[in-house]
Amino acid sequence: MAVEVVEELSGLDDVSFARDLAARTGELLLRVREEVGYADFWTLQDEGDRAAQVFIDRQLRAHRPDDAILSEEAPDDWVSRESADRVWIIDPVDGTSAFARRGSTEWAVHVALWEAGELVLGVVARPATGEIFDSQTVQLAPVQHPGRVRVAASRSRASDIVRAVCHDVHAEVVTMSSAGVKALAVVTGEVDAYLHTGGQSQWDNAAPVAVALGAGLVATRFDGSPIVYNGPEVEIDDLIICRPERIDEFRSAIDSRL
Ligand SMILES: Nc1ncnc2c1ncn2[C@@H]1O[C@H](COP(=O)(O)O)[C@@H](OP(=O)(O)O)[C@H]1O
Ligand SMILES: [Mg+2]
Repeated sequence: MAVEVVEELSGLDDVSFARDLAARTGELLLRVREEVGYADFWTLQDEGDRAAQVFIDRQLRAHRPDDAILSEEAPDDWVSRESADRVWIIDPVDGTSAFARRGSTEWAVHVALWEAGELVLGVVARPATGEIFDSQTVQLAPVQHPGRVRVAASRSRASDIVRAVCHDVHAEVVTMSSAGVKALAVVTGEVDAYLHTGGQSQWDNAAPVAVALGAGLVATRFDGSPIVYNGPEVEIDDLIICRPERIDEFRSAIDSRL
């Protein structure tokens, strides 16, 4: 069935547009969960990815026709990205396996905008909890567990180096699905940092990093360099998102483990 262009998305500035797009995609994904059900994990994953991708692509092409798109669920067109002034970096469902697990809320919709060399906007929505954060209005919350150091890491792929760094800073490892969910856990003070090694793609962390930077968090590669988006390679080897008051201890632990 052809997907309709949502007229309410017309005339919005980029932040409102991106928020509304992420929110509507989240509502769509909740409907897909209801309609498809959980009997077949792979069918639900595939249908969520497909429906969200088709919806987002349709709205971006209608409402932002001059911009390029980099999405997990579409073939990468580096030629169009290379010459574009603006590129939307999209993960229609981040934490796809959690999306297909009944009861899990650890999945997110990522919408980010790169313009003239840098991320200018990011939205991370958690449809199953109703939370939505954008880089322009996000505020860093106080830590929820004072006196403890807590680090979010991949539920399925927490690496040895992440565990070693956590050991060195006496941090408790809190595993969660979805890069967006983990970045938001830093923003909301549930954890002090999110660490990832072993690879990720630009769509996994562009919107989370934009939101983190908007909140005043540190978000860099493990070596401290900025994360570069809209490069020819979609892969990003590692990243750390961290509360500023903790970054020195994490940085020295990482340096001694690299
Ligand atoms: N080693 C790796 N290589 C490539 N992608 C990875 C990765 N580790 C994690 N990711 C991606 O990063 C996102 C968050 O992973 P995790 O939940 O394990 O932290 C997931 O995105 P998707 O769910 O969009 O595929 C996952 O596929
Ligand atoms: Mg992803």
